Amino acid sequence: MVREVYSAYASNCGLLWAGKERMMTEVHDAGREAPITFACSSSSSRYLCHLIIFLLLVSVSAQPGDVDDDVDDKSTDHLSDAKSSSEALFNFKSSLSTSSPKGQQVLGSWAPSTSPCTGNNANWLGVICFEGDVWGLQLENLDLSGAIDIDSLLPLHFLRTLSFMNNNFKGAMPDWNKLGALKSLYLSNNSFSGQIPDDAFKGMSYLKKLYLSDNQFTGNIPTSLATSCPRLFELRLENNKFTGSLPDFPLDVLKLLNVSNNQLEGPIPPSLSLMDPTTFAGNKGMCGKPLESTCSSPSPEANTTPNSLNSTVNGQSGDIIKKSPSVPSRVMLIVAVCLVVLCLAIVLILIIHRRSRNSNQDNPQLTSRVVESNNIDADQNTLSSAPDVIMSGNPTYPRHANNNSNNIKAGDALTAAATVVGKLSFVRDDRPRFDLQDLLRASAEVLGSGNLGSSYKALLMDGQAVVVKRFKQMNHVAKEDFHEHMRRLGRLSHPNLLPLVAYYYRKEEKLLVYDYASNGSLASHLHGNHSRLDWSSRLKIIKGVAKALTYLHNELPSLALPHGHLKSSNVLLDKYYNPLLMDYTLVPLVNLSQVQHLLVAYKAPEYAQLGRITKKTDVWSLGILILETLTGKLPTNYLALSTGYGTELASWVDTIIKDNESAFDKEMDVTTKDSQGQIQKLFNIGVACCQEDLDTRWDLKEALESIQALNDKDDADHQIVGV
Ligand SMILES: Nc1ncnc2c1ncn2[C@@H]1O[C@H](COP(=O)(O)OP(=O)(O)OP(=O)(O)O)[C@@H](O)[C@H]1O
Repeated sequence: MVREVYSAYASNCGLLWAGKERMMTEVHDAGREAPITFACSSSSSRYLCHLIIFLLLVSVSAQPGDVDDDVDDKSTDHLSDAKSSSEALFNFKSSLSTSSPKGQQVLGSWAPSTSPCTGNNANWLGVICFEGDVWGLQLENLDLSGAIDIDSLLPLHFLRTLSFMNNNFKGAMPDWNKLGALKSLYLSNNSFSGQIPDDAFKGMSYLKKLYLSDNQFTGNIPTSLATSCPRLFELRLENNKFTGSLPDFPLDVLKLLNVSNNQLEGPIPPSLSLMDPTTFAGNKGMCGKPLESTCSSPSPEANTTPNSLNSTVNGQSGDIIKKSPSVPSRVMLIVAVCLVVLCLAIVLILIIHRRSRNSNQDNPQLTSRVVESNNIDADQNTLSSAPDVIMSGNPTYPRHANNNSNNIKAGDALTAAATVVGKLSFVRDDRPRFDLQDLLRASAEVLGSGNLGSSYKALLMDGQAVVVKRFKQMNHVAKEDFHEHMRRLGRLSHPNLLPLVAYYYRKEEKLLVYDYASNGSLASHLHGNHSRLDWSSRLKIIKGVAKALTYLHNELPSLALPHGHLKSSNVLLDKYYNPLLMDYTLVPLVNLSQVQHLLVAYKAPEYAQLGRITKKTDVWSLGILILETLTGKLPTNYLALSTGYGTELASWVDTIIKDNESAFDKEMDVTTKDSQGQIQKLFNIGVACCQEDLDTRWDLKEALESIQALNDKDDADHQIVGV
């Protein structure tokens, strides 16, 4: 590799020496879209320039790979072709057996006459494709058994995700180290057994999600999970027979952990002390925070400070300390580190410089083009000023946006800030296809801007209306992860969920395309000027919301926050006033540093007080939504871009509870005593969902059952007023 790097350097130097006074060269970083240009203007800086370029090439080539690596390496790595993929999968198939008709149907679809993938579409069932390559296998609930033949999967160079959940695999854990590029591995609900070797995950530095729950594993949890998987953020080990103590996972990486119902013992490492207690439930020997049982003699581990924690977890740094390197090698190490830091600083400065130049060029164009074509208030309708609408604390809710003054060409709004080139990816088969150009040519209306981005309604040539939401703060998601998440959203289907239709991905640009909901949002009806909803419509809406929320919780059990952003502007209404939830399941996509500022769930009391998010956090949002729907009052500061559980919101809930009946929205037009009783009951449910104390707060199941038990006594007179 060093030789390749050096020859790249030498060829660049050829370029350098070609010019006498001013020398220019370009270093291409695989992860970048445009080359970085260096200018070495004088001979005195020549040597420094060469050094920097050489070091840059070294650092670029030697990078272990960041989140985008395995996508970007596609352009250089041509190993995977359709033929070898088919062969590999055929070999793999021969190691499996199944007696279930569904299993036979799935494996039977692996026909040699077709290739497994065409673009992002799979021709074989259970195969996940990405740009023509096999990217994953999802063979779940198929009664599969046999010995998982890892060797047969080795030719699938782009394989990143494997799921064999809910099957009948038995015996020892296969050696996954051979598939070191895997990002997710799901093996829950099988009959794997025995001890997992401590180094079982040593070669899996890309692993992000590992599900081993509901098997019969014994022995210690392998420490390689903590020391060799720096990206691991979901780990499910519950319902096994693991013994011993928990390894010390690095701080701030692991977001979802479940080790409940094992035979673990000893203190919970401080890095995990903020997790929900249910994470550790059913392990009699465990002690320390967040459990109530204190450890009798605190182990040295439990007293470890966060800083020392990092160093003990990081096996590499531990090795360096143990080996006590000699003085010259220490000096060389320090010099090398300094040089790398210097290079990184230079690269960073160049990137920032380039970006600020781009945005200086782009933004004025964006602003002027949108404003010119709109001729409307810039504060409300340009993308760059979007957050102001919310920051004011007084968001305005037009009944629903069909105001002609908002009409623009979608392309004007969408292409201005970034180049929108490429293809739309569709996530469901039941929709007429259109391409990005159709979307950009469509006439569009600005619907509004929120914390997460701006939304436009686009009317396509065939009369189809769709909404394009352009997201900010999603720039840290790797391309493959984004695709996987979109496919996951595309598989969701519920009458009260606004379906995601398609999406567009570029590193700096994310667009999600949804169906258009013709009756605007619940927020616009509750807080807009010209509309009101009667009681039975409100009850129908809350029932639908609770059902959709429960569906999300059932379908996405691995996520701590299956919705995460439930609020009245994200409850849309179709032409029959059925509710449709939107902006669901976005937590994994939003930049981590922004998630607590942008998503409603992070304003829940448990996050502000304990830094904790649980399944009940979505219930808290449901409670607020119920109280808002019954009172017609906009929760104070609820939608503002801010962190934490503002005291204003706490006192909003208190005031609403104190006011009780007098707080009910008069617009509900309630006449009968029966309805009044039902309203009071729904109000009480809302209060039960808004409890600050997590133990007293209802769970979603209880809330749904109670909401569904409510009757609409006014049904006979039911009509929507003021539409
Ligand atoms: N598919 C849709 N059909 C009809 N109206 C929509 C649709 N999507 C969004 N809207 C409306 O467009 C407006 C802007 O929505 P957007 O989702 O961009 O922001 P928000 O919901 O106010 O805030 P956030 O970005 O935090 O979710 C809102 O009033 C919303 O109800």
